Amino acid sequence: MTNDFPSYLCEKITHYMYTPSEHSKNVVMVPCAIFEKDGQLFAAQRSSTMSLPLKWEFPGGKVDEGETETEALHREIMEELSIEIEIGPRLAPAYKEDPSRNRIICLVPYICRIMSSPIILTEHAQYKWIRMDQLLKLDWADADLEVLDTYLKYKDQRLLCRNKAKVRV
Ligand SMILES: Nc1nc2c([nH]c(=O)n2[C@H]2C[C@H](O)[C@@H](COP(=O)(O)OP(=O)(O)OP(=O)(O)O)O2)c(=O)[nH]1
Repeated sequence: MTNDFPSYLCEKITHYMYTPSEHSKNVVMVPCAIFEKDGQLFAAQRSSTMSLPLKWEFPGGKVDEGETETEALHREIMEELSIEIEIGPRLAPAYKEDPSRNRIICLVPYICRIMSSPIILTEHAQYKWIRMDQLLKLDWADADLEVLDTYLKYKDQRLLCRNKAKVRV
């Protein structure tokens, strides 16, 4: 599902829906970036010393206190990949229980553009640009797999809308 609201409203709605006071579990907001280039998607592999070792993910990280999701995303991508990005549409989040730490991870995908180079990894084991037909060969973290599904549906819908518009002309 795609959000038609502006990002800041989606952030607020998600916040009110999942305020920790209403739940025994803490909800951790984790914005992540989806980069597409020449029909390929960017994926990063968590290192063996990180939590979820060697799982593939969309880069990003937890929102710190006082930060917005987009501020956190700019910061995390600079910290992890050493690049500047432009942040585009926010897609529907994926929720994942993390029982070991009594929390719920809310992974929020943003479609982004890379605005600087080179990419220098500071935490991940490696990154890859993956062709669409190869994406499911990676061992994705659970929430990232759901985000991938959301993104692919979003792309399909946009393609459908564009084709319908062409037919009408
Ligand atoms: N990307 C992603 N993160 C997940 C999933 N499930 C899950 O518990 N997480 C957790 C791992 C991380 O603690 C957090 C993602 O934020 P992060 O990448 O900034 O976290 P981190 O490894 O630097 O820090 P830490 O919390 O492990 O100490 O969410 C998932 O399916 N995908």
